[in-house]
Amino acid sequence: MTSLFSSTASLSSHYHLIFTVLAFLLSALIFFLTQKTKSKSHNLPPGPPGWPIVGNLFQVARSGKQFFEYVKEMKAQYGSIFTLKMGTRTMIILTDAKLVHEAMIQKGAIYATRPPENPTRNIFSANKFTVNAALYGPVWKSLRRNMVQNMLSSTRLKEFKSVREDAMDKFINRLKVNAEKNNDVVVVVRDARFAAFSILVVMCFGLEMDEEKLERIDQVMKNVLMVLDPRIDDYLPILSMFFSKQRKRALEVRKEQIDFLVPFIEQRRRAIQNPGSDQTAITFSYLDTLFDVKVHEGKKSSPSNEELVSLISEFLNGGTDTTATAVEWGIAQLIDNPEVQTKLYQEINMTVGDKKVDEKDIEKMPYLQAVVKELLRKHPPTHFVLTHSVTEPTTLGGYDIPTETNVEVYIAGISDDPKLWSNPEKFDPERFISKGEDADITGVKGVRMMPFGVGRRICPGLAIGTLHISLMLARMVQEFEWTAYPPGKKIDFTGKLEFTVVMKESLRAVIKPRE
Ligand code: HEM
Repeated sequence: MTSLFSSTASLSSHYHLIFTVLAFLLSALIFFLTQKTKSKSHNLPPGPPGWPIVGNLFQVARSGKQFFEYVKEMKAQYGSIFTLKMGTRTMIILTDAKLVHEAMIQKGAIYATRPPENPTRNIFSANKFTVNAALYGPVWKSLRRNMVQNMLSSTRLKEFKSVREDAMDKFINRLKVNAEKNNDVVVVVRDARFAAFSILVVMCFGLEMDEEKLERIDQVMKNVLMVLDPRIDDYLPILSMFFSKQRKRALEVRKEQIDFLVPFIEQRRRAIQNPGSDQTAITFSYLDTLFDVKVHEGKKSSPSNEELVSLISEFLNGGTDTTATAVEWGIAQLIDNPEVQTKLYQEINMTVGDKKVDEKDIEKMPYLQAVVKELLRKHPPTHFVLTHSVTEPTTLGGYDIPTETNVEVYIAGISDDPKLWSNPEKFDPERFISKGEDADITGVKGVRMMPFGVGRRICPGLAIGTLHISLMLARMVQEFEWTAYPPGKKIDFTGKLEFTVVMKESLRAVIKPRE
């Protein structure tokens, strides 16, 4: 499921009616028209029987369940691999660690591409000129190599240490100010989101920005995510004639995104052409690596401004909601398990004493690392990897996997699998310390949990994402004691699909400064 950069999963409820009526009429018509040209049949994995043309769209939309809940139910019925026909798209869903290892690691190159996308998403990815959207091939290789080596390598990450420190101080201050205004209550995901975002903005543009500018950029990004929300015509392109208003809106938002971001790109360009001329400029940024990134032979020129907008937007989007979501679930668990919070606080105290937690301290805090790992196991921010597709027809588990089908990996169904984990429902960081359970998060040696995906398309932000989550949690627990709001309330751990799977009820918590 394209859950990170565009969640095709949620079919918003107000579409149900129009969808039901139109789909019914059209399906009958098209079914008869297409009988003669029916494509050769494949031995696809089993799945719930669906209607002609619309396939299982009805069942999913009318189940009243969120897509990830629906898939969980189907997993119980169909097991490790099954098919959902979503209109013209065929989704093959993998829910089993061994099959995922076979596909994404052993046959990694075959499963490393992306399926065709709808026109709106192609506009925002500058025609697949981003790491996440590019097909498996030279463009993807060049862009990914640039991001990983020139921006996210461990040496590069160290260069942005002061950016993180500054953002963490501001984050703690923001929590204090918001708590003062609201009777000691804070909305965790909101402030965590802003902190993650503000680090990534500085890394992208290489420019220090005030809160007002950050908020504006954030708003533009949110507008983008909104128009990328799934629509019925993604699955039934024949209905696209009913969505001209939405297409127009998408073009407006793209223009707004370009008009708003290009001036920052130009400012950075000027700053590196005239060193010392811009007081807000820092020494290095993602843009610097992109201005003259060497992309495959077919493309001679440097990326256009539109392409740069798409590339920096994916960097900002990829690491903002994912990180904030993890922090929200993490704090919820620390409130629900006060003994874990106390133990974490004790470890922080013993390791750093009166100083502020520094990122170097994280290596010396095994319990913090276990807490972070356990929260990524129990609450992977996205329940699916981005949609994969195969470069050539292949087979898996005895079934055909044709090209252009959507191959989805159900991350959450792996890390809560009782065959792989003891007591998977329990939030228990100790499992990684005294109880001898472990997991290679890259999946190379075997898949047991995969919050960042595995294989060739594994998230390039794995290290920085984990660092941000660890730093935020450590500073939050060092500065404050976290309890439920209203006091004594049992936390509701139901998830809700937005861009990531967030808490259905955004976590509000009471914070008390530590003595
Ligand atoms: C907790 C934080 C994060 C989580 C849980 C996360 C998760 C994921 C997942 C599940 C995928 C899909 C992998 C696949 O398609 O198989 C992905 C891909 C990606 N992520 Fe992240 N991510 C996080 C942070 C970041 C950050 C900080 C960045 C950038 C700075 C980033 C950039 C990307 C990109 C560019 C891709 C596409 C990779 C490709 O297609 O080759 N992510 N991420």
